Amino acid sequence: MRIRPIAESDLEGLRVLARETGVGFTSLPDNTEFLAAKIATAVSAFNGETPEESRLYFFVLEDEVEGKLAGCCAIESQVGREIPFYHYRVGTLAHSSVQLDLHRTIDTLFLSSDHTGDAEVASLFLRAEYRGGDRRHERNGALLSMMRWLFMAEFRQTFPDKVLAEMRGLFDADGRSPFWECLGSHFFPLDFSEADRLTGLGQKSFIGELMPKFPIYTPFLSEEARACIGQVHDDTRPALAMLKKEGLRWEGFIDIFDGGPTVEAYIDDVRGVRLSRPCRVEIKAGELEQTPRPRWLAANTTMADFRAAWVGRGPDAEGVLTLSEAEAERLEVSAGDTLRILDTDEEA
Ligand SMILES: NC(=[NH2+])NCCC[C@H](N)C(=O)O
Repeated sequence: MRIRPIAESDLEGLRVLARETGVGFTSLPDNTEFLAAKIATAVSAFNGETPEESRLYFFVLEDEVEGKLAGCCAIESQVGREIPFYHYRVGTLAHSSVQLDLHRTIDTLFLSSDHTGDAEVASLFLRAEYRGGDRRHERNGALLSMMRWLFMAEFRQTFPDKVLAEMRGLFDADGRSPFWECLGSHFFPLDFSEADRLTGLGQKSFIGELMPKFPIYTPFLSEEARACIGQVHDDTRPALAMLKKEGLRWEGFIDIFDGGPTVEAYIDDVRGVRLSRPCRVEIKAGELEQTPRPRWLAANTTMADFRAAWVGRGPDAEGVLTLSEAEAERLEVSAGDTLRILDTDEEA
């Protein structure tokens, strides 16, 4: 299993992923032209042909044995540069009357574009058959999530100060979003999936045009809608846990459609960015010792030919990492090259 930049030839594979993601997974609508355009955008980003502030780095997880795509993930270098990027910020308003000696605090949703210019980690999806399971499938989700910190550490100067991740919100058994039903649906004459699909396609000017401009007092929302604020979809729990372990936190920002939380951090504070480090590659023929479960994450240091994968062991005291021939081939490195490596078990 290895990570590489998406390529023109991945369109069919990406369509398979898009069909499997399901409701509320905004960034991968099942639309061939859109996916083809997304691939083209990503290819020019990796080739350095687009300005640093508007790059979409889209990665795929490749099953080298079966030649299939097992999953994907992405990094957006800066959100909200071309089209506004919206959240609700959950804030508190204090209402107080000295005369009556009454003091109330009321949660309020403020429309915000505070995250303009921040980087975003997004689009993490892993096909069901690659979750959990045997060694080949072990820790694929962690590989997809954490390789992004190695990439950001390696190309740190092309990213801003902060990074965020928008998590999929709560839906009921029929795939309906109580938050949307109670709020967005009054302003947009569309059902959730249609509104979500349009924003995923990048057609989001209707948000700015139709969204309520005034703060919303949460006691006016239904109980079901309030219960969605800052809560995630069950499938999103593992992804959220991994981001929290890296130091991303919920600072009160939620999705304007489904109420799902946005977590964020300063990039330099993210565990994987701080702890990853370069080491020199040596290659040895034959069987090498391996950690019993994937622990060391490695990435090469090129942008256009970026590769990341688990490796069987860490570097020695001199900072030299010995790879098997298969590992070196997987990461497309030769003896004497530099790899960036992260011990995913190291305490922050
Ligand atoms: N689940 C959604 N599609 N929400 C609407 C898009 C929100 C996103 N933060 C943006 O402004 O682009």
